[in-house]
Amino acid sequence: MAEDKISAAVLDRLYATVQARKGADPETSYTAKLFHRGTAKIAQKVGEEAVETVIEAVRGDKAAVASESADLLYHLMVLWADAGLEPAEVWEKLAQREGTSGIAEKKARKA
Ligand SMILES: N=c1c2ncn([C@@H]3O[C@H](COP(=O)(O)OP(=O)(O)OP(=O)(O)O)[C@@H](O)[C@H]3O)c2ncn1[C@@H]1O[C@H](COP(=O)(O)O)[C@@H](O)[C@H]1O
Repeated sequence: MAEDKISAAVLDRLYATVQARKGADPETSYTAKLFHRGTAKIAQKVGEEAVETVIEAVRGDKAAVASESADLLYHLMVLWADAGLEPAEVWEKLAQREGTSGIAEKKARKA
């Protein structure tokens, strides 16, 4: 689907930008500032943005959910880059799960 391709392209471009900010000036780049502050700070930001996203979902504010989700995805990309994880490795996990029901997968884990 064309829409899927556009979405994936945005994330891949964002990841490339995030990677390119490694070693940039923390005074002029927020991403570089996060890398400079380290893994624990990056992880904390991902947690904060996740909480803000779920709060807006419970409030039922769709526009705010979109905005907080964008913040969450950006910070998750920074976490992946900090961990040395390429988006393709995550896309591969999702692709492997295609067609497997979450219910069936959980049952198989318990067996
Ligand atoms: N997508 C984003 C993006 N989403 C959110 N943010 C920033 O994330 C920050 C979140 O705000 P908060 O108030 O939660 O954070 P804070 O108060 O600064 O941090 P703490 O006090 O919590 O430590 C804001 O400064 C936002 O501008 C982003 N910053 C950058 N990007 C992308 O990254 C690219 C590179 O940005 P720079 O690294 O700044 O050049 C940009 O062109 C964008 O494409």
